[in-house]
Order: sequence, then structure tokens, then C-alpha cells
Amino acid sequence: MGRLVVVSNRVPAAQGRLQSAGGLAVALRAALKEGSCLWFGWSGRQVAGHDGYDPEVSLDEVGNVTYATIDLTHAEYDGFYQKYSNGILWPLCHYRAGLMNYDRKDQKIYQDVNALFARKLLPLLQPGDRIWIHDYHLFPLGQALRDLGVTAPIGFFLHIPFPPWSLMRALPHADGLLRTMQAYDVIGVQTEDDARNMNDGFSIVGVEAKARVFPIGIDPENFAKQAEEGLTHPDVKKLKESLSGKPFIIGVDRLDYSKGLLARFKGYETFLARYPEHRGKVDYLQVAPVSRGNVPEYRALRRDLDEAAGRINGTYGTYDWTPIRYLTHPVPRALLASFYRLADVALVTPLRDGMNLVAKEYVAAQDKADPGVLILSHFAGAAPEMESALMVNPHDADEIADALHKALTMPAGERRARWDLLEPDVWRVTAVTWAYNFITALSEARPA
Ligand SMILES: O=P(O)(O)OC[C@H]1O[C@H](O[C@H]2O[C@H](CO)[C@@H](O)[C@H](O)[C@H]2O)[C@H](O)[C@@H](O)[C@@H]1O
Ligand SMILES: O=c1ccn([C@@H]2O[C@H](COP(=O)(O)OP(=O)(O)O)[C@@H](O)[C@H]2O)c(=O)[nH]1
Repeated sequence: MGRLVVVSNRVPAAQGRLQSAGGLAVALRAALKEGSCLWFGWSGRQVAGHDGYDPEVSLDEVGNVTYATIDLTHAEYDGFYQKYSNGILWPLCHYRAGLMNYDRKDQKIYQDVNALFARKLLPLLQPGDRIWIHDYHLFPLGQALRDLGVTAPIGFFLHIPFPPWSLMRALPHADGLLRTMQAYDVIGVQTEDDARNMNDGFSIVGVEAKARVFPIGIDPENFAKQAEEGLTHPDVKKLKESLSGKPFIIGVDRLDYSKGLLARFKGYETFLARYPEHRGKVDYLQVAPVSRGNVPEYRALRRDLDEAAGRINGTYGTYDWTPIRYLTHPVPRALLASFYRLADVALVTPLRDGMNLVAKEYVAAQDKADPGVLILSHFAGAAPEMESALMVNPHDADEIADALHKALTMPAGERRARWDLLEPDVWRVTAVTWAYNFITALSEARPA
């Protein structure tokens, strides 16, 4: 069997290659445990660059994976990553066309960086390789590789939602972008809705391609083990002591407007206002590491969240109780696993999300004799698989408030019954089955 060549913008940072770096890297790392793999992408570094600058590929071998990364210049990082990928494609794919800041010159940089990825990857390819490209940063990479004569099987997986064509066409040259996707032998998305939207787009534009559903998962066995074993870690013990036996609510999300954090804070504020019996008797930890902090919408969101957390803590806090513990720095995933296990309730309320691995991690981390309650948005990609959670519309603060009250007062029998229905899918659809199903489809579509 030849190598698997994975290409994604985000590759785990060198010092954290055995650790996490957001959902895409977390799932891929769990999936790439066997066989020989090359993982190509951005190093996470920006350099000054100059006319004719050509980045070196740096190689690093860890276990069965060779990481091959390139630096981007400040201008490439700005135009390709911040502006076009995260200032245009991200909001549009999360149904927020109003947040899109389109500028034709960023589209050119996006195309150029995709062409650069293709040029830098080409000499690393070997006969028998199968290439698997990931996410919206790299929609046209398959076509760029074909233009250089690559005949290997190439698959593409989109980790974020794909909107209806009526929305997608707000992107200038969206039809051209879809046309480049004919280069792929297999196209994967997270949910049936995403596949329907993308396939409608293909047929309207007249593109011969078809998206299929491959929902992503986690490594539940390892995660459950980490959650249990970590309970003796000094930081986990400290957290537990600080709760003094109070019920504990947790939220874990990159600081991103798609995650619905502001609406969630409003829901929690409404909960404290409408259910005063819980004031001072519950703890809520929101982990919200800063993400894409130089994109203006993300900066504005941070200001709004700081203000909302300050307002809620100022209004409802007492000298011995803080309503929201709010962190904007990351917590290592191994610690998070045990934090989830301590939590009686998880709030996962995105306005729109590709999958949301946190929802699956929370279920995997629970003690099956005494599981906590997952409150989940209808608009997470995980929702169709996890409807036994307490489902909410995140736009309705009262619905979040009612769900919190219900979760905190739910009898143990109902908690167990709901968890018993959630758990099998988290174990069945894992990072490994996701990768296996996709790679099998790719090998069948075009044998290497
Ligand atoms: O690389 P960043 O800009 O720091 O962002 C982190 C990742 O965010 C997005 O993750 C998505 O992938 C998850 C796994 O499939 C999925 O559960 C989640 O819903 C998505 O938002 C993004 O798609 C990745 O490319 C980023 O690396
Ligand atoms: O402080 C943090 C916050 C998040 N995560 C991990 O980052 C991933 C986030 O993936 P998800 O699919 O929920 O969302 P994304 O950030 O990819 O949009 C999950 O594995 C989290 O456990 C982490 O390790 N530390």
C-alpha cells in the first residue's frame, strides 16, 4: 500500500506534534496512526519575504508521519489565511455573508498560495501516493496539482458547513471555485445538509462532481481513558476543590463568532435572572482560547465577550461567588478531558459548526454510572447524530436558560438514559473510521 499524503493549512505545531491544535488537527492526528504518511502544510510561521522569495520545505519525522511544512510571508498570511480564508470563506460557509469582507486582491493571493502549495508538494510525491486535501483554505489545490500533471488519486474533505447556493453565490467567482473541484476523485463533507447544498451548487453551475457525507469523530477510547486517569492530576484536583461540591457547567470553544458565545452568555444571564435559586449554587467555566485574533470580527467579538462576562459577573457576582469563570487562553486537551468528566453540564451552542468535536469529547469523558448532560445546538454538525442531547436553538436565550435548569435538575435515570443513547455513535463514528471510510472511497474511485 502506498503512502497517504495529507495536506492541510493547519499542521500541529512542532512542540505539540503529539498534542492538539483545533478540531481538524486533533481528528487527523488520531486517524493517522498507521501506515506511512506525509503531512504537508503551513508551519504556523510568518517571515518577511522579498521579491522572488521561495520557501524551503522543512521536514520532521515523528513516528509514522513525516511533517513537511513551509513558512508563509506576512503578505501571504494576511491575504490567504486572514483575509480570504477567514475573512471571506469562513463567514460565508457559516451562513454569515454580512460579515464577509471581499477584496479581489485577496482572492489572487489565495490562488497564488494554493499554487505555491502545489509546487512545493510536487517534488515530495511518490508513485502509489494517495492525496487527501483538507478544508476551505485549499479548495483549488487539487486543480493546481492536476495542472502540474499529478495523476494520483486526490480527495478533498470540507470540515466546515457548506451553505445553499443562493448564499454561496454571494462570493464573486463562486462558480469558478466549484469548477476547480472537478479535479477531485472524492469530495467529503460532514452532514447531509452540507452534501445537498454542495451538490445543488454543482448541478446549477454544471460541474461533474458529487459530495458525499463522512462525519468526523474522535478517538473515544483514549479520550475516556485520559478523562478518568487525569482525575488525579493536581490541576484537576484544584478545579474540583474550587467547586466545593457545586454543580459545574463547562463550555469549550475557540473564540469564534460561529460558536455562539455571546448568545450563550445571554442564555446564562437569562438563566440567572429567571431561576434565582441557582445563583451562587452553580459554577460555569468557559474556556475560549483566542483564535485568528487579527481578523477584525474576532477582535470585536472578544471585546463584546469581555463586556458581557464583566456585566454578568458585576450584576450577579457576590464576594464569594463568580458567575462565569472565563479564560481566553487554551487548556491542554488532556486536562480538558478530566474537566469534562467533572462537569455536570456541557454547553455546546454554536450558531453553525462543521461538526464540533467538543460535543463528542464530552460524551466520551463521562462516568457511565453518573453521566452529565449535554446541551447541544441544532446547528452543530454533530446534531443529527446526537439528538438525545438536550437540543436548543442558540438564538433563543430563554431556551438556553430552560435547558440549563432542566439539565441541573435532571434525575439520574434520565441522564443515564440520554447518555446510553449518545454513547454508541461516539464509539461507532470515530476519527479512525472517518479516515478509513474516506481513504477506502478514494482508493475505489481511482486506484493509485
Ligand atoms: O487553524 P485555525 O484557524 O486555528 O482554526 C482551527 C480549525 O478550525 C476549524 O475546525 C473545523 O474542524 C473540526 C474537525 O472537523 C470541526 O469539528 C469544526 O466544526 C470545524 O470548525 C477549521 O475547519 C480548521 O481548518 C481549523 O484548523
Ligand atoms: O483550550 C482548548 C480548546 C479546545 N481544545 C480542543 O480543540 C478541539 C476543537 O475542535 P472542535 O471541532 O470542537 O472545534 P474547532 O475549534 O475545530 O472549530 C477539541 O478537540 C478541543 O478539545 C483544546 O485542546 N484546548
